[in-house]
Amino acid sequence: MEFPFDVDALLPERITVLDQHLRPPARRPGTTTPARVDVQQQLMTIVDELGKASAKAQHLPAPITSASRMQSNRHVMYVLKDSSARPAGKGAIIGFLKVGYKKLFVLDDREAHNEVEPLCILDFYIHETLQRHGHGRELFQYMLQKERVEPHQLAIDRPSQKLLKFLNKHYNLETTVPQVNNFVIFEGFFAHQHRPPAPPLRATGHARAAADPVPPAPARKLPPKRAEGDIKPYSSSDREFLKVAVEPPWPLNRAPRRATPPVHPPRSSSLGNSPERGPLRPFVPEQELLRSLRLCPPHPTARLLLATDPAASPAQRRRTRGAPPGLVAQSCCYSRYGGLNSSSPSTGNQEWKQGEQETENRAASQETLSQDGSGEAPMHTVPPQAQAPPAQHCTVAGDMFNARFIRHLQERRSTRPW
Ligand SMILES: CC(=O)SCCNC(=O)CCNC(=O)[C@H](O)C(C)(C)COP(=O)(O)OP(=O)(O)OC[C@H]1O[C@@H](n2cnc3c(N)ncnc32)[C@H](O)[C@@H]1OP(=O)(O)O
Repeated sequence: MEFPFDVDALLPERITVLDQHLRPPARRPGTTTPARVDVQQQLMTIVDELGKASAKAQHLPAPITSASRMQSNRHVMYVLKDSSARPAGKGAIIGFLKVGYKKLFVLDDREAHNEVEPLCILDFYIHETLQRHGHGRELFQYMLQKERVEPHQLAIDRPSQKLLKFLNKHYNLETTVPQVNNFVIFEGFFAHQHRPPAPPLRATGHARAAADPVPPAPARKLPPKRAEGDIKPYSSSDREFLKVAVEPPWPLNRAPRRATPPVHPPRSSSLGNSPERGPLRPFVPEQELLRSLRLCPPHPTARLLLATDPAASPAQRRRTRGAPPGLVAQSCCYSRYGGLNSSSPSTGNQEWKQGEQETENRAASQETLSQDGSGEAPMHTVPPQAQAPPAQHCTVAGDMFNARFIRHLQERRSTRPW
């Protein structure tokens, strides 16, 4: 891969190690030194172009390696250049390997959860014209030495078939430990862990850590401990951002019944739960979510809880009176038609009673709106067939009940993982 600037001069060593600072390496004595900002720009260009090429080679919808992602993560990139004699040329880049430590929840062979922070292979690419020439192995070997890890201690973020073959050929890594996330680990990953006798119940990493003074196998230099809020309850893959959208929690994820079965066949591979590089789950459109939520009647327990909920007391409600109308609108209905909403902040306690009436009004108003020639199509309309029969009456009060009920439940959950 060639560039319009002198790669050979920019990267004096055959393998250059880049971190989040994207610091230009020291240049050979005697070479002219361009402005530092230019050099960094050139480095960023190399990283961006390599990321694009890798994404293309892996059929990813977007690069997972770029200068900006490098700068915002503690990843390390090993860049291999072509050091063959090129007197007239400016050098070329052969490929790169990106690694980084990640906090993961992995299953061991007894299917117990373990919280570990192994070195992960995040992205790996050798130029198409130079694959199967041993360059990948050269880069990988260099990384293993620099990072002082053994191949079986690594976690691999959604490896491609080529990479799996590569690991098998050069490092005899074959048997995987099935996972429920996108990472692949191999037999031996837990080899250095001191394992207490199997507990009667499935142990979590936290429980094990308390009983086990020996840290997990893949030794690492831990960065300063992050705030609890930063730790995600799942194993976050670098490729996660390739998802179009994140599915909201229950009950917002209640999709309308589908006429056709899901497109994706069940996963079947010799890797057990190893990842696929196919498209990810479709996201339920916001409008459909809102529609299904409107149709959801208030839970009887919600009514019961609300009777004792201080937030539902008149005093609490009164607090919203002084709030800006927008806030009140957010808290009590889903309508985007502020002007049509009969439940204004000044109505106070009446807002609950008006809920049912309001829904009917809103349906009618929306119809009017869409016909009144105002030019704006309604954003959230309830189709005629969705106007529920009395038994399932869809009400704003129902929405409020449900929303409060959910909030109530969340506030009482003592074991949030994040
Ligand atoms: C976490 C991730 O990064 S997953 C993404 C991994 N990257 C990719 O799939 C991008 C496309 N592939 C590549 O860039 C390269 O093939 C790499 C990085 C996987 C390997 O680099 P190479 O320089 O080709 O590896 P190297 O020459 O050292 O080793 C060759 C071995 O790798 C495997 N391999 C490499 N290319 C292929 C291929 N096209 N088909 C099957 N196996 C392959 C084989 O085991 C091969 O041995 P063989 O030729 O005897 O069959």
